Amino acid sequence: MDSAVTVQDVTQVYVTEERATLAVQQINLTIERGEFVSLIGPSGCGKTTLLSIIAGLIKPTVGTVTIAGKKVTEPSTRVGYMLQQDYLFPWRTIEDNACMGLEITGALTKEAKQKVLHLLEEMGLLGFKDYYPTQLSGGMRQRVALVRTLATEPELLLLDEPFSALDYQTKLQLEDLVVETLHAKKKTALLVTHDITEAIAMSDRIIVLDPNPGRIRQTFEIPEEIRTTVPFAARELPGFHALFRLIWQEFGGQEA
Ligand SMILES: Nc1ncnc2c1ncn2[C@@H]1O[C@H](COP(=O)(O)OP(=O)(O)OP(=O)(O)O)[C@@H](O)[C@H]1O
Repeated sequence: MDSAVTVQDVTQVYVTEERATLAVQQINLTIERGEFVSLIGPSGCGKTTLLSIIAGLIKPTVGTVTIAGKKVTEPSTRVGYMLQQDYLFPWRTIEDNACMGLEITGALTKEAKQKVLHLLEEMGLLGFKDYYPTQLSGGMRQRVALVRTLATEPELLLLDEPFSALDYQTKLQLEDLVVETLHAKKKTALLVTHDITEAIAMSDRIIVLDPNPGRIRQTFEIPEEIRTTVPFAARELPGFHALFRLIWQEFGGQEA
């Protein structure tokens, strides 16, 4: 069976009138179906560039991306996005916001709407379906964004710092919910985050990028004990701290 995602020899050069920037160079990576991979690295190392290329929003200068064996040439519903901002429309109800993706792609059937209501129920939001975004907390709004993303049944979820605007407690709760939901639905995910603990707690594998130009520096496989524990509880495991120290040192941090 094909891997969920294959990034082959991808290089991206941005050319402006002033300069050419080599954003990422010779990136090769494979993500298996159902795998949860995190990309971490310092600011400017090309994380967003790589996500945009995988999503088909940017055509790479060199190289190819395939999703489930099919070459990516443009954005498609095979890829779902969850971003730092929820981008809910304030004038639409929660239910109507959750149906947005289906509406845009012309797939909002009666059956699809039922699925959205079911997803809202799973996320504890059914009672809020007739509310408007301003009446919900930041965490609830991100849960609506997750429903909107899952509703179109993407094969791959790209999560670009989806928790970074939330307070710490909400962030921890949402990490658990996202991991449990994606595991249950056997979804493949690629998370970009600046938070090493979040990456360890949520992922099966972490890819560390170097900047200038963005290149893969190292890959860390997450031990099974951590992988099979929900993020909040995983933080309590002794192996978690050892791995954190190892990755922290990779970033040039001091030994704790
Ligand atoms: N549209 C663009 N035009 C020109 N240069 C760009 C463009 N987008 C990104 N870059 C440059 O490419 C490099 C990688 O940027 P990118 O945003 O992908 O990094 P990042 O790791 O996501 O950064 P951050 O963690 O700060 O979000 C940087 O040097 C950036 O200035």
